[in-house]
Amino acid sequence: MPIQYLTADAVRAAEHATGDLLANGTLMRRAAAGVARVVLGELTGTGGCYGRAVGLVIGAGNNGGDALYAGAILARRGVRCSAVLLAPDTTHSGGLAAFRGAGGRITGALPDTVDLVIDAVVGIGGTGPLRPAAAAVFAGVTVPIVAVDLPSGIDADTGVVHDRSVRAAITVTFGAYRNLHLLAAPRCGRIVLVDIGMAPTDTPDGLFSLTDAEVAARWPVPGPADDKYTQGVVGIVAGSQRYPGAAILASGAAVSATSGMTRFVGSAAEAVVSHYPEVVAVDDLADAGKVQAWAVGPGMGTGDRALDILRTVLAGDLPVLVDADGLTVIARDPDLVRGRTAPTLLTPHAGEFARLSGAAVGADRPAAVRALAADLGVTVLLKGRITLVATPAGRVYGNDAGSSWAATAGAGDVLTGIAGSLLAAGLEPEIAGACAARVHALAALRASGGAPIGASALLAAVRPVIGNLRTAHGGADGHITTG
Ligand SMILES: NC(=O)C1=CN([C@@H]2O[C@H](COP(=O)(O)OP(=O)(O)OC[C@H]3O[C@@H](n4cnc5c(N)ncnc54)[C@H](O)[C@@H]3O)[C@@H](O)[C@H]2O)[C@@H](O)CC1
Ligand SMILES: [K+]
Repeated sequence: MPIQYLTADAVRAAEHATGDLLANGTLMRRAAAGVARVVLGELTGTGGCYGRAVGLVIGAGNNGGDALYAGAILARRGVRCSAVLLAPDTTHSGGLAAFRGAGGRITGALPDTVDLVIDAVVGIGGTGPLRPAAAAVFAGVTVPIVAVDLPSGIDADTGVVHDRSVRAAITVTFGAYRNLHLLAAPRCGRIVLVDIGMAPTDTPDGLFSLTDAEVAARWPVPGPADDKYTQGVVGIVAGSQRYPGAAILASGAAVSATSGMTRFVGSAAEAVVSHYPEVVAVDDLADAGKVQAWAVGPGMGTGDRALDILRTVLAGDLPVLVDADGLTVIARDPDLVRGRTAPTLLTPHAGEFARLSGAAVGADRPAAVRALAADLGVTVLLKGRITLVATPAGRVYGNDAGSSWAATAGAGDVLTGIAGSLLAAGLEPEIAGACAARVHALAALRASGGAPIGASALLAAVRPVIGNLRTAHGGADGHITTG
């Protein structure tokens, strides 16, 4: 099952569906117990709990209530707890009484020496940045911050990180992940999901991410009856004689991603074959031979020839991926793809997205990518640190790259080759896009090892990453029976 991320409204609906558990405070007690468990684990791992000092920053709502009940548990374990109340008149009364009753102290500011700070300014009820008074409390905090539900100052639904916001070492959330846990993952630190006994309903048009196990399970591998054709032949249209780089990278990525056949069309045919002799490369589309999917666009130019190729390919009934220059051509004439019934995947970066949609992506990335996918009636993959893939029906798959090393020239060409070969193997465009983004991100991490990389290094890491994924998730290959 993909991991689902909920909007604040969906979280509230799921909480309300628990009835008594919400009304009688059971959910909050469970949430608090989860926060306390995580904090105790952190303190234990760094020298023990007794006598350690924890600061709590408490806002006006139930998020503060969670932390105060957690503070009461910590205080009973001998942790010295000090709480700063940002809204003393509206602090959660039950939580405050429990905190005081367990020996927790109320202070005007965080003590000079604390071992850990709990951020309970706001949870899913928060809007906008941290207020200046809250930001002042966090200024100068250098110890790890454990965020209750979410790092305050980050929008729960859009993941927008406001200027004044918390950067958490750990985020403890309850019952289900919220959108921001994917969309603003780099600010959440390690995310711990605590079971509080609420069951979110599945929303088909929600936000999801694929686990590594799912990516491994869906990755096309040849079966006993397969040959080079049955696994899907991808046709790459990219690059030019003068600029062969995109052609070589996209073709190489297609060769690396699946063991089906790769065809190439373009004036860089000779250069492609010199790097990858297994590619069947021709200059003209008319000579290309049969493919099961096309991946068109990187470095192909934006002139009449590109338009002709796109017209021909998009008029057919095969799956098509369009990237880079191909997107620039489509932006001039969106009817080339609008309403196309065969699987279609557009893979813009933010600039290409703006050209296609007529407006910048804006703060609400899921909404923007959903709107473009719905408008054109095709699947759209918006590149970025958090890649989002939206279907026309509004389902979105996200992938946090875990690093930004893939922000390098040519990395997009590699993604095109990977996703194109997955389309040729028959994966649905959103799954092809999400799986490709995941392997691409893992390849960047593996290639980098902490140092800058170019796209060639990323490409070289694609195969070992696929191998590791499959081995780690039960996809190891069989053996040869002898004798
Ligand atoms: N309802 C429940 O029983 C449960 C709620 N839970 C917790 O409750 C949270 C939601 O509680 P609430 O709905 O009370 O909302 P929050 O506690 O997230 O915050 C709402 C309050 O903060 C104020 N506020 C909004 N933005 C602000 C900002 N930028 N700076 C300062 N104050 C701001 C609002 O005026 C409001 O008073 C969840 O995130 C979760 O932590 C959990 O305990 C699970 C169970
Ligand atoms: K918080």
